[in-house]
Amino acid sequence: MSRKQVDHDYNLRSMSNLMGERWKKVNDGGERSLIKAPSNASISSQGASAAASTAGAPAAPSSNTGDLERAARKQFQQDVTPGFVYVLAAFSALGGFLFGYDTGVISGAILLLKRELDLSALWQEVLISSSVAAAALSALLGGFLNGLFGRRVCILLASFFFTVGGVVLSTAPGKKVLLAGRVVVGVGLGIASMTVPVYIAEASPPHLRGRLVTVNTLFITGGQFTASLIDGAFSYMQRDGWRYMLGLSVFPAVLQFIGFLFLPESPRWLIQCGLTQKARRVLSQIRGNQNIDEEYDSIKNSIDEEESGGEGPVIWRMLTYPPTRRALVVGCGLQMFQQLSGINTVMYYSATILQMSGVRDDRLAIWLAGLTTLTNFLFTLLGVWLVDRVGRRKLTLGSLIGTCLSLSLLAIGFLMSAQYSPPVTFHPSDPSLANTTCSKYQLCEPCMLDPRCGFCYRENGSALFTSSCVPVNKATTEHSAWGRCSNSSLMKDQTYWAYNYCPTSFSWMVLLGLVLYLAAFAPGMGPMPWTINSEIYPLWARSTGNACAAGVTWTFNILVSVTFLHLAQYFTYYGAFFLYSSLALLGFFFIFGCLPETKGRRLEEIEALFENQLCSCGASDSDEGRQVEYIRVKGSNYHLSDNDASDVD
Ligand SMILES: O[C@H]1[C@H](O)[C@@H](O)[C@H](O)[C@@H](O)[C@H]1O
Repeated sequence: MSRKQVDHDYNLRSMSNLMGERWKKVNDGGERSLIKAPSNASISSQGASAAASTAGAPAAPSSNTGDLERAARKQFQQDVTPGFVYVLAAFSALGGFLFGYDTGVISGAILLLKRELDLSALWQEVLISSSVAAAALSALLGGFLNGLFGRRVCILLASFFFTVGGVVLSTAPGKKVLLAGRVVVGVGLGIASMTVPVYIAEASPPHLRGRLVTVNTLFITGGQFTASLIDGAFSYMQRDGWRYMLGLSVFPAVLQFIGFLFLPESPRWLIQCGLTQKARRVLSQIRGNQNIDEEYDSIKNSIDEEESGGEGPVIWRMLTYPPTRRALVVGCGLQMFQQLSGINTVMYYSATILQMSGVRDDRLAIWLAGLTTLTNFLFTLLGVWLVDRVGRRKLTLGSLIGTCLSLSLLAIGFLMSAQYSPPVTFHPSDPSLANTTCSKYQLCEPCMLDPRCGFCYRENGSALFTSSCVPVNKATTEHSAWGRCSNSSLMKDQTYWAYNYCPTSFSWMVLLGLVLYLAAFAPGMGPMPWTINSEIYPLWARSTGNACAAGVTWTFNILVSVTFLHLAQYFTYYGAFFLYSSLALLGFFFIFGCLPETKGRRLEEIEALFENQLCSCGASDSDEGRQVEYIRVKGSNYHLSDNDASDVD
């Protein structure tokens, strides 16, 4: 039996099953639709009365219908969504929290670490990027582990790595042990990042799936926000503050580990392994009082079909079977464009951007950078609210347009700042200057782009004077190597030291760009790549597909963050942001052409969306303008169809 035919039969079968639950008798003796069917098409009140009249029932007044529909929908959703699913999603999303925390906290910890352990620039870079590199590799390995041991064991494994990593980091006697701890945490990051969205998607009912998987990204951004608060709080503790910063992640990790000792395996994975009785038990547990036969059969059917699928490693089968190949291209493309839109650069450099806009105190800038992570978190919350309302496609496309425009605004802000860069007016005569490049610069812009130099100036009102370009102190970027800006006591009398930024009157534009960027990116491009990847692959390819997508995220994450400073140095800040903006635009066209809408569909149905040519999705998948019509199923009631009102056996 072909896949399409199975789907078709399944739809007819499920229609009659659903009828009993979704159509209720009303007092007037007729029958009316009380619940919107889980199709993407929505029932208009006109449609509902059309259906009612087909059944020979008089249509009720529309306000009444609305109330009844609302009440019944609420009741229905309460029936199908036991609280257990939320508990399960929350414990899983602790993996997201740890992802956000562990990637975010290092930026604050490294400031203390470099002083206390006297770290060279190379060691700092190694400590920062080792986790991300380990995550890229372990995400790929996670696909294999997921297929072999299941989602639950993988999440337990990830929380175990997070715990061990946290303990090692907080007790590390030196930089080598620190490096080992960062690698262990990275392994946990990779496994969690690919497993958690899959596990949540497989356990959620279709009408909540988008929202619950998006909660995982909400936890990621929540973890980043918490990390910035912890960084701010412990930055005052000059000795050993970093131990607390890096070690506190142990608590959520242990909590997740304990929780997952009691949480069940994904029913889909259990069925795939032939553990059918157990799978039925888990399905009943997560679906509450709903009849699970239909869902069970649908999963079983798709697995039986897949088993006759072909030979060879999964990745090979994915690449040689057009629908999964297309899904893989879309999934990895989404993750790649998420990172190429520069989110982690913006997050990482938000303190600098804030300094440009006039916040000169370092500590205050660190705290205010917390506002960036808070904005990211709050707008991800908006994404959670929107995802099952507007759908993944519209949310992603809308978000990309906003991302692209705000990146351009950021770039224009940087461009204007560069155009009106303050000149160097004072050339101090220190013999050591002869050995540096700093004395060559005539403007602040090239001076600040050179990592060895900084801009020392006096300000009176909005006027700058006696400004010089001098070498930075090698031990701390907070002061110059010598001269007026070399220590705080000398820097009175409105003398300021600007490292990595220039004082500018266009900072408001940059600040506005930053806020708009986060508001646009966070609800769509932040969470949607994860959410969409968790649902676009058929079961046999799901672990591998998500492993590849997570591997792509981590790889591009490291690529973008490592290249940013060089990009800025060679192409300036505005060049870098124009580049990100163009890449986001490219991402828009890619997604417009290739991403179908998956909202509200069963995981087993989604594969069919990739049967069309890649890059024709924009034309074919839109539900708008689709007619909602009704068919009669013999011996049953009425349901949505793309067909006209006819009887079907
Ligand atoms: O979806 C997440 C989220 O948006 C984070 O803020 C970002 O740091 C991650 O790289 C990304 O994968």
